[in-house]
Amino acid sequence: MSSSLGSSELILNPDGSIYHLNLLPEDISNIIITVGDQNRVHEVSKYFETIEVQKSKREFVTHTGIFKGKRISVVSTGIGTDNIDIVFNELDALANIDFETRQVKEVKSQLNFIRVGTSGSLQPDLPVDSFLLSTAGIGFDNLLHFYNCGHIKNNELESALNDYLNWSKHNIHPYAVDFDEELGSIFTSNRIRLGVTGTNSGFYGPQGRTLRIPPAIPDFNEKLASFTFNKIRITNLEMETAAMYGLAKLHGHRAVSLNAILANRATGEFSQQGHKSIDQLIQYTLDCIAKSQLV
Ligand SMILES: O=P(O)(O)O[C@H]1O[C@H](CO)[C@@H](O)[C@H]1O
Ligand SMILES: O=c1cc[nH]c(=O)[nH]1
Repeated sequence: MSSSLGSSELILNPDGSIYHLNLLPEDISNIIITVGDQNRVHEVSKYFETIEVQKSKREFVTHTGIFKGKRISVVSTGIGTDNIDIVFNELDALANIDFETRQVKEVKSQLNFIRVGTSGSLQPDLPVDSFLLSTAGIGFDNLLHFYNCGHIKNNELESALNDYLNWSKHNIHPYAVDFDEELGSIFTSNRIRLGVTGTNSGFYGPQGRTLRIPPAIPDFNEKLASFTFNKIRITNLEMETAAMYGLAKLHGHRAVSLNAILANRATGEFSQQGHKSIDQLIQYTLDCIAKSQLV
């Protein structure tokens, strides 16, 4: 029997819901689509036949409903891996902690996380408005460094990349975590490319963008784009995937990240039809879930 969690660890609101997400255990499905933008939650749930839950707090909006017989939750994470820490810990708590006894359940539920997000390509041959499934996430942020995670990382890829970059002088030590291959196979087709996704803690300097302030590493994107290991290359940059993959694996859940490429950083292009591309990726994702064995 596990010990019961104190009130400053497992924080519940007066109505019994979890602190930030404002959700009760029965509010979520084990099929969870995560999106960065809270307005994108409705862009997904508008395709549902019925919606049973609509709750929110801060940037965390959740809709749960039925699409072609599958019960699906859509949860907005906001931007960044700091929010991923909150969303993934709280969604796991909803599934695997008994809120009455405040103890971890003996029998665990496995959640399936599917990120439907936007991203910038690092490779000239990965065009804007294409779709990309991340087979691994490389975290340039520091979230996973706060968890014991050696056993869930892709240590070979991580070591090869760190040897190549040699960025400890910049206090940057990227971590690498793979997607869940079985969950990923549901979304694999000739409509979506495979790639390795860099996740960073910002959109400007941490993705090699300069508006007014010069970056510490001027060739940041070029250096990442040129890395190869076992025929793997880093294809794109965004702000959540590596942390999602890490926290999903640490909790015993499954995760896959699907990206609509809106920017091509190598060619300097930005999508002229971003909304349409994201909508197409949403429909693609929902159709793959509907045809899958996920229940
Ligand atoms: O479109 P979303 O899902 O928010 O994803 C990407 O877009 C945001 C930055 O504009 C970051 O969250 C990044 O990961
Ligand atoms: O370049 C981009 C585009 C979308 N989201 C990102 O994080 N980066």
